[in-house]
Amino acid sequence: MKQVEVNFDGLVGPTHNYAGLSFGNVASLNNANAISSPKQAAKQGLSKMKALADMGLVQGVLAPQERPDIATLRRLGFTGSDATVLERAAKQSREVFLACCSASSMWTANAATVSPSADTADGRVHFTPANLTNKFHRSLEPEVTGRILKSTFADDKYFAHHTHLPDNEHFGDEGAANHTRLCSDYGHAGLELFVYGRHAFDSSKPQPTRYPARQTLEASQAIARLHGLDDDGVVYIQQNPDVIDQGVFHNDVIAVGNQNVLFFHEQAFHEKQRALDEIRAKFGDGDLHFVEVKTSDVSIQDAVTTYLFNTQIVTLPDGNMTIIAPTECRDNTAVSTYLDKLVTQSTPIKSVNYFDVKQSMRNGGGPACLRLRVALAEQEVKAVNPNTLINDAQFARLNAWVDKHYRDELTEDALRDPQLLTESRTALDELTQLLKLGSVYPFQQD
Ligand SMILES: N=C(N)NCCC[C@H](NC(=O)CCC(=O)O)C(=O)O
Repeated sequence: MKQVEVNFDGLVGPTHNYAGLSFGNVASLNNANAISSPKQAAKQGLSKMKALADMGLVQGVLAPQERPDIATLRRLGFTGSDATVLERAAKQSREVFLACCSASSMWTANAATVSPSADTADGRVHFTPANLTNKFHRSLEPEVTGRILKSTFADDKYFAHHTHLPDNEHFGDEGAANHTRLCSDYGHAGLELFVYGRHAFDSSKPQPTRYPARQTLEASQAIARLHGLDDDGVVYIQQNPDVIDQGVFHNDVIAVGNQNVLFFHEQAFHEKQRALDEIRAKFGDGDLHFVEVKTSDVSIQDAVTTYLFNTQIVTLPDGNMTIIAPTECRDNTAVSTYLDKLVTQSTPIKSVNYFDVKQSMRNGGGPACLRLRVALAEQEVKAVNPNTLINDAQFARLNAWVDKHYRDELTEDALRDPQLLTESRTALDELTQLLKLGSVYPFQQD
């Protein structure tokens, strides 16, 4: 096996629900209070994982977080038995309660930023969990994310783990959702693109006015330092503040890269030409494809509702690239017309595969949000916890585990049910055994 890029998808947790928690994320707000199906959501995610494994790709899975998050509710002053803590929080502070029930760790593009060994000074794969400071419900994730990553990538000969950045908006970090890597081959030193929404320490620079910019330049620079990246291997690009104000809350809602292809909307970047020139200069001599989508072909609104750019571009074993798109792209005339044309042009992208991930889409998470990319050399793949890699047997086990533990439907009322807490912990306890993760959850450490 040569160097590969492994997608680690987030397994949807048993409390998946729609709580309208993400201001600036249009789908999350529009679907607030809709009835969710955790079982369907988890199965849609697993089907995508299985399909990519069946395409000949190495596919991994990352465990979800413990929710409801009783430890955080206690930290916020709710007391009593676990059931009483839940009941008091739901009664006294609905918003806090809902935030502590979110299954948002399913979007593992936001779990961490990852730099492959070919790019880093010490030749190890580097991981920094994202602090996700901009949204309270997401800011609860980094500590356990760090533990899950350490259990998945345990061997410190190959893997280096950093603590998440200081929990402050100045260092707001959303992980790989604002990070793309271009390279001629996964094993060669690549060019890491860090896209940020605002400058934390310079208010004279442009920033959105309606919706928040979640990622700062200063956070991106800190990650590049921590990972030991060379200045010649990094490009910082400001996201166009106007598109953030139209619902593009992460760069991966408007741009995605894979190997020598950068697929982006013409309005994605502030000072676009400067950014593209720097990318071209630093990429070097190799064949580089800028696939730029014009507003006349696909509007920002269509990009946001269909998640055309929240697609995964993956390289198949035959060397061709395919796009993993949500069915919303197929159902939108402008977008499907664009994609039908794209695969006939002279770029490495030769096909599109559509997947139903609607349960996730309704909270603003497309196929690319659901995965964390980790480019690995052969010996690094061997060092990954093998139980977290998807094959037929592990897929069947995980599906059966979902069938056994997950509810078909969840409403806000059901989230208050202490029985759901017991069910979730039972499920997660079994999952840590299935994936051999050890005790990563707070309830396992009491
Ligand atoms: N683009 C990427 N990479 N990730 C998508 C994350 C969606 C997530 N939605 C939520 O957290 C909604 C939860 C709710 O409303 O119930 C978010 O806004 O952070």
